[in-house]
Amino acid sequence: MKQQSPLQLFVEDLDVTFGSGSTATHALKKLSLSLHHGESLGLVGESGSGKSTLAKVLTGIYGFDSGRAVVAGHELTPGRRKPLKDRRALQMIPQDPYSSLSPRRTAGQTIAEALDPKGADTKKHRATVIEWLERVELPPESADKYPYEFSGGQRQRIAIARALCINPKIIIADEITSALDLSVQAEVLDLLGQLRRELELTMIFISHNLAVVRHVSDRVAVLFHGELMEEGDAEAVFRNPQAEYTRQLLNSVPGRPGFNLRPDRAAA
Ligand SMILES: Nc1ncnc2c1ncn2[C@@H]1O[C@H](COP(=O)(O)OP(=O)(O)OP(=O)(O)O)[C@@H](O)[C@H]1O
Repeated sequence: MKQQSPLQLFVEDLDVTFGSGSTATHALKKLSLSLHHGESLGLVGESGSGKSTLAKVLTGIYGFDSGRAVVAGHELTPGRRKPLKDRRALQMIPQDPYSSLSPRRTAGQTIAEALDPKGADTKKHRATVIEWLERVELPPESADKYPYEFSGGQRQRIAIARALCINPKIIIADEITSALDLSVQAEVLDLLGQLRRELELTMIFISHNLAVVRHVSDRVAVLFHGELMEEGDAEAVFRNPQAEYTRQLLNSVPGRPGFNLRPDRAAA
C-alpha cells in the first residue's frame, strides 16, 4: 500500500555549507531522501549531524547550495533562503514548548492565529479552536488560559494543535519531547501518532532518543557529519543495522533491547 502512495517529500543530492574557506561547515553532503504520503521518517544522528539543518531547508528558513528539494509539490530552488509560501505544505512542531508559545496569547488566540494569521479573530474561530483543544485532549476552558498556566506536556499539546489545525500535508517534529519528563513523553508521542494516522500526515521526526524514534517511525534515516549512513524500514534498521555508526548509536541506547520509552524502568 505505502509503496503506491504518491511521493510527498523528495530531496536529492542536497548540499548545505555554512561560511566559507577554512572555517566553512559542510552541514549536509549530497543528501538524498524521499517520503511517501502518510509515512513517518525518524531522523537520527548525534549533535551537529545536520538534522535541524535539513528541517530548516525544507521549511525555507535556510537556503541550500545545490541539489533538489520538493516539498508537497513545491520545488525549492538552490540559493538564498526562501520561506515556503504555502503554509499547508509543511508545518514544524518546535522543540521547546516553553519558548515557542507567546506568553501574551491565550491558547485560544494562538490556535486562532494559526487558523487565520491575518484576522486572528478568536471569537469567529472559537468552535474550531475548542475542537482542536479536544483533539489534543485539553479541556475547552484551556482556550482562555495563558502558557504559564499549563504544564510542559500541555504546552506541547497546544503547539501540536497549532501546527495541525491548518491541515498541513507534512509535519516536522524537531526534538518535541526532549524537554518533557519521561512519563509525559509517551503520552505526547501516543497523541501525535494517533493524530498522524487520523490525518494521514507525512512526518519527519527528529530525535536523539532512539526509543522515541522507534515508537513513531515507519522508516529511519541515520545521519553522521551531514552524510546519510543508512536509511530503511525502522524495524529492519534497528534489528539489523548495516552501518557501523548505526551499531554504535544502538549500543549507546540505555537499557536496550526493547528501547523502553522509560529507560529508568528498563535498566534493572
Ligand atoms: N546558522 C548556522 N550557521 C553556521 N553553522 C550552522 C548553522 N546552523 C547549523 N550550523 C552547523 O551545521 C552543523 C549541523 O548542525 P545541525 O543543527 O543541523 O545539527 P543537528 O544534528 O540538528 O544537531 P542537534 O542535535 O544538536 O540539534 C553543525 O556543525 C552546526 O554548527
